[in-house]
Amino acid sequence: MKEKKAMNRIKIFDTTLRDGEQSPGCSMNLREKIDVALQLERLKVDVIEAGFAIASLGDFNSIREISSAVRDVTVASLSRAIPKDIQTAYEAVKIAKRPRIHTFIATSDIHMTYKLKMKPEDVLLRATDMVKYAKTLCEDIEFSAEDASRTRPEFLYRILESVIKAGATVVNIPDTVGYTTPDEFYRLIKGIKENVSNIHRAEISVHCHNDLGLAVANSLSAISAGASQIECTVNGIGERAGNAALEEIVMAIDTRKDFYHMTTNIDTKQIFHTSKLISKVTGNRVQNNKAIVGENAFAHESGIHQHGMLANSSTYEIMTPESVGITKNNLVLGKHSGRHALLERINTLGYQLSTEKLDDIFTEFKLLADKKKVIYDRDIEALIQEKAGKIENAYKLSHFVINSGNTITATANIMLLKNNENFEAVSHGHGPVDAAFKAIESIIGDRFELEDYTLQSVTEGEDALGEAMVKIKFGEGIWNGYGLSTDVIEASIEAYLNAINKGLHFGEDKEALKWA
Ligand SMILES: CC(=O)SCCNC(=O)CCNC(=O)[C@H](O)C(C)(C)COP(=O)(O)OP(=O)(O)OC[C@H]1O[C@@H](n2cnc3c(N)ncnc32)[C@H](O)[C@@H]1OP(=O)(O)O
Ligand SMILES: CC(C)C(=O)C(=O)O
Repeated sequence: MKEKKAMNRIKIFDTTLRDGEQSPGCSMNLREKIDVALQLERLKVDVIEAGFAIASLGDFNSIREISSAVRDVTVASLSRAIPKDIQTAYEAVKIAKRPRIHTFIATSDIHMTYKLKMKPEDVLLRATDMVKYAKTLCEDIEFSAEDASRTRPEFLYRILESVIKAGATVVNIPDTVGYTTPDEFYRLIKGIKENVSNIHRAEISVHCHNDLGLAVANSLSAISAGASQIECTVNGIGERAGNAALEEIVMAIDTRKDFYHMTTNIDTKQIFHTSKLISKVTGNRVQNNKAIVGENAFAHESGIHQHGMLANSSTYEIMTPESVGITKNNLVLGKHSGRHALLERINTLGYQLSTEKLDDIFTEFKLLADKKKVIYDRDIEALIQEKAGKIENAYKLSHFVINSGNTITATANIMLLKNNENFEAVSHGHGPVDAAFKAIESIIGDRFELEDYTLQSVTEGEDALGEAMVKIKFGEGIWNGYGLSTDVIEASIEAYLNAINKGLHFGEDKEALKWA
C-alpha cells in the first residue's frame, strides 16, 4: 500500500496593513483598516501585522482598535530594535487575545555600515537585548533580520541563535530587496536549519519582496526547505514592487498538495472578496492577468480552449473559480427581487450585514434596479462597498447639468448639499469631467491635487455600472475616492466628492493626532 505523507501546516502572516500600506498611495483610514482586519479574520489568516505602532498616533490607534476587534487571530505590531518602539508596539497589541511584538534590525553589511552605522557585534548585542526586553512584556516575540538574504550566513546563524536564546518564538528571514532566487533561498533556509543549534525552539518565517518577480517562488522554495510561516499581502501590494501575494501562495500550496504535502488554514472561498476589498480601500486595481484574482484569471477566449473547457473544465483550469470565491450567478436579481434573495446573494458573496445595513443596501438596490435590467454580483458588491465608504456630514451631490460636445467648451453646473445647505457653481473645463471637478473646487476650494483618475465599467451590458476612482493629495495625505453610477460623469463626480470628504473628515483628525 502507498504510504500517505502527513501534511505540514503553513502559517499565513498577513502584512497587508503594514508592509502593504507602505506602497505609495495605499494608505488606509481607521475604519478601512478595521474592515480589512475583520475580513482577514474571515479569510482565516494566522497573524495580522496591523501596523508599525511608533510610526504615528493614527497607526497606534488602528493597531489597538484592530486588537480589540478581532477574536482568535494573532495581532502583531512591527517595531525597530529600540525600547521605545517595543514598548509602544506592546501597548498597541496588548489587548489582543494573542499579541505579538515583531522587532527587527538589519544584519547585512550594506545596511549595518551605511544605514545603521553600527558594528556587527553591536547589532548582535542590540538584537539580543531587545528580544530579551520584549520578552519581559509579551510571550510571543518575532525577530526579523532585515536584509537577511544579503547577510553573511555565518553572522545570520549567530544572531538567530542568540535571539532564540533570548526568547524569540519566531525568526523571520526577509528578502528585503527581492534579491534572492529560489535555489539560493532554499539553501539559505536549509543552512539555518543545519547551523543554528536551537532553531527547533522557534518557527522559521520568510518575508519576500517582488523586485525580480520572484517573491512567491522564493517563499515556496523556503517552505520546501523547512520554513513554516509565510509573510505576504493581499494582491501582493507592498513596498516598491510589492510582497509575495497571499492568494498566489495559498492557491499554489492548495492546488499542488500532491507536490508540497502542505496546507494552510485559509478559507480560500474568501480570497476573491478580500482582494476586491483591498483594491477598493487602497484604490489600487489588480491587473487583468493577475494570477487567481485578475479579471482574466478564469476567462477562456480562444476556440481550442473553449472547446476543451466545454468537454471538461480540468483541461484548462487547474482550480475552479468557485474555490477562490468567484461565484456563478444562478439567481437573477432585478427590480422584482426582495430582501431574501438579496441577502442570500450578499451572504454568498462573503459579506455579513446588519439588518440596518441590509435595509440601506436594499433601498439603493431598488433604485439601481429601476435603472438596470439585471443586477450582477459586481453591482451588489459595488453598492456594499460604496455604502461602506460613506461619511456623514459630507458634501453630497444634489444635481448636475453638463453641456459638452466637440465644438463647444464643456460646462458643468453643479449643486452640492451639506447639512441642508445648497452650494452651486458653474465652471468650464477641458472636458465634462474636468468642468465638473472645477465646479466642485469652486464650491469647496482649490485645495486638492488630483493625483490619479480612472474609469471602468464594472458590470456587463449596455446599462453597465461605471466605476470611477480618484486619488487626491490633500495636506500630507492621499485619499482615494470611489463612485458608481450608470452615468460615468456622475460616477466621476461621486468619486471626487468621496475623496474630498474623506480628506476633509479624516485629514483634519490626522493633523490633530500628529505623533509628538
Ligand atoms: C524593511 C521595512 O519595511 S522596515 C519598515 C519600514 N517602514 C517604515 O519606516 C514606516 C514607518 N516609519 C516611520 O514612521 C519613521 O521612519 C519612524 C517614526 C519609525 C522613525 O522616524 P525618525 O525617527 O524620523 O527616523 P528616520 O525614519 O528618519 O530614520 C530611521 C532611524 O532609525 C534607525 N533604524 C532603522 N532601522 C532600525 C532598527 N531596526 N532598529 C533600530 N534602529 C533602526 C536608523 O538608523 C535611523 O536612526 P537615526 O535617526 O539615529 O539616524
Ligand atoms: C521588517 C521586515 C520584516 C521587512 O519588512 C523587510 O525586511 O522587508
